[in-house]
Parts: sequence; structure tokens; C-alpha cells
Amino acid sequence: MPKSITVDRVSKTYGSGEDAVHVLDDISISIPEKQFVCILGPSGCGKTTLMKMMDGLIDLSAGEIRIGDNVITEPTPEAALVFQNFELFPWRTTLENVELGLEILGVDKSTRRERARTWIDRVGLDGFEESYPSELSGGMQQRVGLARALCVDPEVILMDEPFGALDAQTKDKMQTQLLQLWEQEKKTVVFVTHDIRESIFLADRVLVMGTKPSSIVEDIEIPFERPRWKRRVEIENDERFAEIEQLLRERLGLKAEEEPEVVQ
Ligand SMILES: Nc1ncnc2c1ncn2[C@@H]1O[C@H](COP(=O)(O)OP(=O)(O)OP(=O)(O)O)[C@@H](O)[C@H]1O
Repeated sequence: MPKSITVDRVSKTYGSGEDAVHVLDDISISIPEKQFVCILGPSGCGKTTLMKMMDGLIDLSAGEIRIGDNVITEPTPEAALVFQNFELFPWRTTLENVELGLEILGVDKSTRRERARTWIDRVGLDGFEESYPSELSGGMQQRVGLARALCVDPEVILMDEPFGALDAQTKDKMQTQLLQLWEQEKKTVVFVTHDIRESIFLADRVLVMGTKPSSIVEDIEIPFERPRWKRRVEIENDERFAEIEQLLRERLGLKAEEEPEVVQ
């Protein structure tokens, strides 16, 4: 079952003394189950930090993060994190990479093979089970990453700029595929992006973080009905789309036509 995510008065400071970097300042976010939330924010404001804390990979300096009622203190199968750089093991085939999460959970071989094959199919990679990452395009590698995350059936999916490294056309396809999968599964999703238009097309709700020490400076509901993936052109031409885009640009401190800075 998808679960809610609660970020309750969370702060984060890296290091101490003169080297201390105060990144997140007293952030609270309440994400109901099955909601698709996108997070925008300037480079270095702490988006990845927040995602890693939600995944239990790094400690909080103050506050609490909960998935459902469970306080997150370490990585848990309830949350799956998908990164921009795919984080696939180059020496493992598609099948072996997708199976990884189940392997860590101690699922027996035949069950994990079956589940991995199902997800490879669902993300459109059937026929590539035995390929290595180096034999796959960027979009295909990200689909392996997605299948690996979904294969463990997490309650929440955390995606940190998952399509940031893809060309525009592949990115469009991946967005469509993600929305199709999400319509079927309706997980709780937190998706970090630098792409304002991507956030409006995908999300139920967009949060904007300010410069560090960051807090949430905007929290806006996206009004477009679902399913959206068949109506991209119509949605992008809707005047509300332009209004929201303008508002988000202003909140991010961007001038007209200026793209957000992307630091790789
Ligand atoms: N392990 C660390 N030790 C010290 N400082 C860190 C560490 N990790 C991140 N930082 C600092 O914390 C700040 C936030 O980093 P983070 O990667 O979370 O930002 P971000 O919003 O995801 O950035 P980007 O949009 O560029 O990916 C940055 O100033 C970064 O230099």
C-alpha cells in the first residue's frame, strides 16, 4: 500500500564549527499517500540532501521524517530511490540489475527472476534481459533503474533528477512511461527536477525550495486532470500551464527565458 510521507521540522547542517554548512532550515512537508510531488529549487539548495534523508541514507540534524507511521532512521524497503546517473552495476545484466533490490531483501531466486522479468516487460525492455548497461542507451538504462526500484514494490518512490541526463525526446518518452506506470500503481512519488515544465506536467503538487539554508517557498497544486500522458500538447497549451510556469520561474528567481542553472 502506498504511504504518506511526513517531513516534520527537519534541519540539516553538514560539518561543524567554521566548516558547518547549514543546508535545510526547519522544513515541514506533508505528502498524502498516492500523491505525485515535484520539488524544484536552485542548485545546491539541498534537494538531494532531503531525498537521501527520506531514504534513510543520511542523518537529520533536527526533526523527523516518517513514511506512514514509521520514523526513517535507515534505508528501508518501503522507499526506493532512483538517481540521475542510474547507478547500475556495469558487470550485471539488465535482469541481474533489476533483481538487485530483491536479492538484498533475501527473496529466493525463482521469485525474484519472475518479478524482475515482469518489470522488465512493463518498462518495455523485454529482449534486453541479458544486455549489460554499456549496451543500452541512457533512456534504457534509466528504465532499468526504474524497474529495479519498482520491482521491490516500495510504498514510496523517490526520484532525484531521474531524467536530467537524457536528451529531450527520450525525456518526453520517459515522462509518458512514468505517468503510465504511475496510473497503474499510484505510488507516492517525490520527484526532484530542474525542469519547470516537467514538474507541471508530472505533478499533483510542486514545491519550491529557496536558497540555503532552505525552506519551502512555494507549494502549488497542479490542476490538470489525469491521465495526462495522452494530452501533453493540450495541457502544455492551456493558459493555466503558462501562468503556473511564470509563477514558478518567479519563485526560483529566474528572469524571462533564463534556464535554471544545472550543476552536474
Ligand atoms: N557530504 C557533504 N558534506 C558537506 N557538504 C555537503 C555534503 N553533501 C552536500 N553538501 C552541501 O550541501 C548543499 C546541498 O547539497 P545538495 O546536493 O543536497 O543540493 P541540491 O539542491 O541537490 O543540488 P543540485 O541541484 O546541484 O543537485 C551544497 O552546498 C553541498 O555542497
